[in-house]
Amino acid sequence: MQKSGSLSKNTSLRLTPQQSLRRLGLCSQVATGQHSSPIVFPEKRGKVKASRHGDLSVSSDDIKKTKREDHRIDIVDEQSDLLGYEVFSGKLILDARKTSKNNASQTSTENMNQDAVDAKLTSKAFVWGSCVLSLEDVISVSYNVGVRHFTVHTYPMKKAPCGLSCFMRSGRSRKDIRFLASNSEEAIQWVSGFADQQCYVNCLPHPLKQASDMVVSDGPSESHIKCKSPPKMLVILNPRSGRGRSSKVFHGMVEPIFKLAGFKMEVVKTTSAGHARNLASSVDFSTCPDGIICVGGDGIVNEVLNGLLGRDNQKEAISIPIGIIPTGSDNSLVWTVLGVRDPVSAAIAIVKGGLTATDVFAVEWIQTGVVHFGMTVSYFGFVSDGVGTF
Ligand SMILES: Nc1ncnc2c1ncn2[C@@H]1O[C@H](COP(=O)(O)OP(=O)(O)OP(=O)(O)O)[C@@H](O)[C@H]1O
Repeated sequence: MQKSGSLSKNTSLRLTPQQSLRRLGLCSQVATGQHSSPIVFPEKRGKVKASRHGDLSVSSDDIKKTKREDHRIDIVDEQSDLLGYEVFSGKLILDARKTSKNNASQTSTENMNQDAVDAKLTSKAFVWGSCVLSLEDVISVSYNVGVRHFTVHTYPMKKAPCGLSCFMRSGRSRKDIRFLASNSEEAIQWVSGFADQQCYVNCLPHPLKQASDMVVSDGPSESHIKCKSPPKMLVILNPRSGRGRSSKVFHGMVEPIFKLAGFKMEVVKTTSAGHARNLASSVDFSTCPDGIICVGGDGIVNEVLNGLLGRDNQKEAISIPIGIIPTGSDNSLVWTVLGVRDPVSAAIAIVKGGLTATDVFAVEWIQTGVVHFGMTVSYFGFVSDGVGTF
């Protein structure tokens, strides 16, 4: 087969350490020097329009049309390219047999034959043939060192049936897409390109080595691919939130995404009101340097906020990112800050990293001097708990 891979000169456009930190969700006040308030969330970023319209595949006409519209709207940035800069290009074969067929984009892969097509990886998208996949939808890549094939794990948006898009909520579902490169060296270059774009790479030993402990010595090793290290998180889950559905939602829909992204997680389920606050006020940050993920409603987030801000080492505490998986009956914070309200989109936002600073207010009780922190609203009077701050 023709050797066709080409590493673009733009590959040297690596992320600066600060950019990498932001993408990995490691950003802190110290790292970026731009956050004025303690609590940070995955930021809402611009999306590649092609895949946001629902389907995994977009025809090149659509791309041109979208590009024209993009340029028409954004006249300030005339040089902007919808697909970003090129990272790697070459020929790939879509392995339709091993590609999962579980969503609306099925037809786009069924139509593909086993011929090699032109493919390219850019800083914003992965393009093969007439298909465009936004990197925002890519969770990770799996690769067995020394083989020709690699699998891209994605969560693209499902397309609502024609005419019903304004009535139905579109969702995301998993789709694994397997590709064959011309040879193992090229496969490694593709996979390294994904790693450069901050996609987690699940690098596994050669299949023969896996199966029989055989020594496969001549090929490349895992160390050829510079993967980002797996983030370490503490997950605090309120099993009572969302009328008791949060554990099911977390284990069924969210945990598989985090595992696919290589997260190392400790999951703690709260046993009573105040438990999350105690955890946040006493946790050793070296066990969760990449953040605390709250699974529940606004109440559990508020407990974590107050636990962190009540610590003696407050300065260090405010640099710990808080992620939110909305499974409660009231999830106004994540909706206001991120514009998402379903657990899968929130999980993907956490995986993709980025941070959003939010303001925090403090309410001081005159009689006792006790300070309570909040981010959305503070009630006083005859509400369910008498007094509430969220
Ligand atoms: N295991 C638990 N048992 C009882 N209450 C708990 C438990 N864990 C946390 N809580 C309390 O439950 C409150 C509400 O939790 P959360 O906001 O996560 O869920 P929710 O479904 O949105 O709740 P609500 O129905 O009150 O809106 C929190 O403020 C917290 O103090």
